[in-house]
Order: sequence, then C-alpha cells, then structure tokens
Amino acid sequence: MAIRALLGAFGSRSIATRMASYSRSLSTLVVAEHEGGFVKASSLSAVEAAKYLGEDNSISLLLAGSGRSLQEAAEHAASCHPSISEVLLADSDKFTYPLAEPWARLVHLMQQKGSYSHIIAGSGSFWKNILPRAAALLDVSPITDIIGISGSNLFVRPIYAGNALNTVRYTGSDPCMLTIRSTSFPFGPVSACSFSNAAFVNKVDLSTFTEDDVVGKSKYLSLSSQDTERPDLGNARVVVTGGRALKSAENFKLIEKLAEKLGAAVGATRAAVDAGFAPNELQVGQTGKIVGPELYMAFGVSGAIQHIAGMRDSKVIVAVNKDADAPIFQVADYGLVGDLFEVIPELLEKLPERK
Ligand SMILES: Cc1cc2nc3c(=O)[nH]c(=O)nc-3n(C[C@H](O)[C@H](O)[C@H](O)COP(=O)(O)OP(=O)(O)OC[C@H]3O[C@@H](n4cnc5c(N)ncnc54)[C@H](O)[C@@H]3O)c2cc1C
Repeated sequence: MAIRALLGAFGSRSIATRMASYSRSLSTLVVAEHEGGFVKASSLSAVEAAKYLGEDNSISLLLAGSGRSLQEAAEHAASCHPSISEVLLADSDKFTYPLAEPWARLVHLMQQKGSYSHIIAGSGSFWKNILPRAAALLDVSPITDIIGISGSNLFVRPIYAGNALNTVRYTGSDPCMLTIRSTSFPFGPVSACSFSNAAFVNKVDLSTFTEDDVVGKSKYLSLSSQDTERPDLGNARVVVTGGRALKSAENFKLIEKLAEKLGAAVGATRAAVDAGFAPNELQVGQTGKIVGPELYMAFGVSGAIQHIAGMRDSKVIVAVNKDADAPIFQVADYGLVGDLFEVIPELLEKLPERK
C-alpha cells in the first residue's frame, strides 16, 4: 500500500493555507474541465492546490475536447492563473464527450510524455470517473478529496463523513495522483481573471493515440446540464437548501424562489432528493456535492452527519427548523426555531427584488 496513515487531528477550516511547503524538483499536470469556453473554477482550485506542493513547481494544465469552445478555453487558461506555465491542448473528436475510457488513456499518455511528479484534478464526478482508471493504467494509488497539503507528499483528507481528518504520506512512485476539494483551495472569479504573462499553449501530439484507446464499455448518449441561469452549486457564494420538511416538489419551489431572490444556488438533502422534491445533482452531503459558500441557508434540515459533511465548511450557516433540538443548530451560526412555511414567505416578502 502506497499510502500510510499517520495522524488525524487538524482543525477543519483553512488547513490548506496554514500548512507549510518544502521544495524539491516538481512538475505537476493539472487535468482540467472546461465549459462554454471557460476553465471550470474547480480546475483553477486544483492549480491553487498545486502551489502548495512546493516551490519551483512547474504547472501544466491539460485541456481536452474539440471545436471552438476548446480553443476559447485554452485562451482563458493561458491568462487566467499566474501559476500556469503551459497549457496543453488535446484537440480531437475522441474527447468531445466525457467518456472515461479515452480520457483515462489520455492521462496515461500525458504521463508517459511528461513524467510528472504529480497529477491533480478536482473532486467532481467527472474526474472521479476518470482518475482511478488512469491510476490503474499507471499502477499507482490515487489519494482523493484532499483538503490540505503540507509538501509534496503529505496530504490531509477527511474520513468518517468529515468527523475526523487523516494525514497521509504518499510513498509510491510518480506520479502522485490527487483529487482536491475545491472549497479548500478557493480561487477568485473565473470569468474576470486576466494576467499579462500568458502561458504557452501547446498542442498534444496524439499520433500514437489509436482507435483501440477509444474503445470502452461506456457509450455517449446525451448530456443534461443544470439550469445555467443559476450559479453552480459547487462554487456558489450563497446556497439555499431544503429538506424533507418541504413535503412536496410543489412546496420545494419556495426554496427555488428564495434562491432566485438571493442569486443563490439550490441545494437539497438526500431525503428531499429521494422523495423526488429535487433532482439528484442538487444533493449536498457525503454522497452529494461538497459546498463551502459564504452563506448556507438550511430550511427543514435536521443536520444528519452525512449532510453536515457536505456543508460544514460554509462561512456562515443559517438554519430554520421547528425543532429546537435539531442537530443542525450545533453547526449553525444563526438559528431560528420556526416553521419554514411561515419564515420563507415572510423572507420573500421582505427581501428586496434583485436588480
Ligand atoms: C451512507 C449514507 C449517505 C448519506 N448521504 C447523504 C448526503 O449526501 N446528504 C444528505 O443530506 N443526507 C445523506 N444521508 C441521509 C441522512 O442520514 C439523513 O437521512 C438526511 O440528511 C435527512 O434529511 P432531512 O434533514 O431533509 O430530513 P429529516 O432528517 O427528516 O429532517 C427534517 C427536519 O425538518 C424539520 N421540520 C419539519 N417540519 C418543519 C417545518 N414546517 N419547518 C421547519 N422545520 C421543519 C424537522 O424538525 C427535522 O429536523 C445519507 C445517509 C447514509 C446512510
């Protein structure tokens, strides 16, 4: 086993920024996601994380796909983060769709070409699908859900639904493959960033990438994307979450209306998702999305540990619950014992319209 558990007792907030780094010759490949011509915020968080691996870390960012949006994403990547030294562009219709098999082969190929010391990706479902396959091809053991980095081989990650933190030392061979929680390595507004020292953009030579590399068991059918009007749940500044107490999908629209008024993303507990009040991609928690907004508002949410695991890093937590003993109040900064069916309409009435 390449990973050795060492300790487990760090405070949970801002660990990434508190830990020191030490230097050694490093080169990191950040495997990135892009959408609509922009590199996703979670991938820029992976670049942020790479900075903590040590000084003199040369950071390359890999983008794959095809068409105009890939070219636009490459331009964005080249100027969006001062630590990126090179943007690598795998431009082929083999990567138009997010299928795990060809993408895992691509990561394998990139490692063969670049001999990176580290490969880093965000913790989202996209890379969760790909990275373990790439790690198997490279015969290394990945470390997932990193929230703190203290040098090139020492990482902190939550265990037991976030109730304990584990520090692990990577003792395997290169590359050390990591997925990071973007809430622990925040990077500023993605669309606005621009630096004068633009990174080089280099095309990846895919001549050795054969049809066999593309063949796999998965097949692309269609892509359903969330409502683009709303902020992305994983990166939103404000999240409004509803629980089972909403009782129906119709009532859950109260949460959506409040979110709209606040310019917030909508979240849901697993109980609300299982009951069909909200779609699966809105689930916050251990088996849903991990969020860390400035403001998290929970309505009719009991505060089960599996839910807390997904939102405990929020800066300010507001909870409204009928039951004064609900566990959610233990993590809330502001708590209101009350009926959400009275509180939300009152908030909707009193909050000013968004401009
Ligand atoms: C392996 C595993 C993984 C899991 N992963 C997740 C996960 O990722 N995310 C997640 O959320 N859960 C997860 N769960 C489920 C979790 O254990 C809880 O069952 C779930 O979070 C409860 O959701 P809830 O708070 O909406 O419902 P409940 O626990 O039923 O709580 C409803 C709350 O609403 C309050 N309430 C009722 N009526 C009103 C009202 N009118 N006004 C105000 N308050 C009211 C009640 O007092 C109560 O506290 C997981 C469970 C397991 C076993």
